[in-house]
Amino acid sequence: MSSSTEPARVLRLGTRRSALAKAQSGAVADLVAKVTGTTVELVEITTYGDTSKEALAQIGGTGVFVSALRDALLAGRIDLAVHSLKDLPTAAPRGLALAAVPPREDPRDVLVARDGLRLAELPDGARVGTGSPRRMAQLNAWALRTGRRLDVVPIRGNVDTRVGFVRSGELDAVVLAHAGLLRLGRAEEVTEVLPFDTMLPAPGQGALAVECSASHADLVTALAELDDPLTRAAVTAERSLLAALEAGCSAPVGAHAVGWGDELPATELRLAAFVGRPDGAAMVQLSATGSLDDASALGRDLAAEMLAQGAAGLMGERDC
Ligand SMILES: NCc1[nH]cc(CCC(=O)O)c1CC(=O)O
Repeated sequence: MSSSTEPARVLRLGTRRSALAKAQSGAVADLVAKVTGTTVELVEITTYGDTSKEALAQIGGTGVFVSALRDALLAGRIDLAVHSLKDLPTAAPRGLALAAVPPREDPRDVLVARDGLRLAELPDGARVGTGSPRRMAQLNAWALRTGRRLDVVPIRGNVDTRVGFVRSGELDAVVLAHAGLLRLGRAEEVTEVLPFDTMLPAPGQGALAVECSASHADLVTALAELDDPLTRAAVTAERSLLAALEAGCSAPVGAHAVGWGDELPATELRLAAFVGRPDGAAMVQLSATGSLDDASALGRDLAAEMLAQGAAGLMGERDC
């Protein structure tokens, strides 16, 4: 009798309003609907990071994109949230579960330049926009290594705004995450996919995090189906390196882990990492291999080695 009067159970998925956030939330919502057999409704939430025009480092780093969604989860206004893993602070809040890390999109950064130009084809003194100290450090290091001159210009804004600086002629190029452009269906605007030896991505770049309340046991179990163990291990190594470096979220730290060795599925991970001064004149760049089952030890140990080689002095103040 009672079932006919009960409201249909709906899962509320909180999302930021940006085109990128909605694209990735929409894709995850479809997957969640499939594995739970439940309708998933998108709930838009505005974060301070979306409305403020200040530099990220000034307003507390990329964590500003995440905290409003986490507050909504903890208050029970939404059931799950999708974050870009690279924006997720390494400290996990009490009461929330990182229920799934779905298969990763391309983690690399790309160049979007005028006239189809690649990095090595930019003229001397070219104006290249990025607000990321990590990208700035590696662009400047590349210029010093190859004997070129780049004018790295600090910018911020969503994908449209940043690409707009190139379209308007204000900048010669910008550096963005490939994953963002792919998820927006804008892959054809990329003029070069930057190789890892030029540009190590941010820890977690290209991966998503699906969070829900740890007490919502059925949902935690259902979401586990969306988890990709290799992606989870890789981002665990990258994020444990970041945490052990005690770097802020906008610190000049690049890290990338991949499955390693001949076995399939992989039992080992290879982690490469970069810490550099934004002017590109000093850096520590190292890599190491370790067991996939102990990904956090791999990150922690490589961080310790980088700190022993002076990484802390390159990072500046901790900002979040
Ligand atoms: N810094 C903001 C941000 N956070 C996540 C992405 C998209 C890429 C991803 O999901 O890792 C971007 C855009 C960018 O860096 O160009």
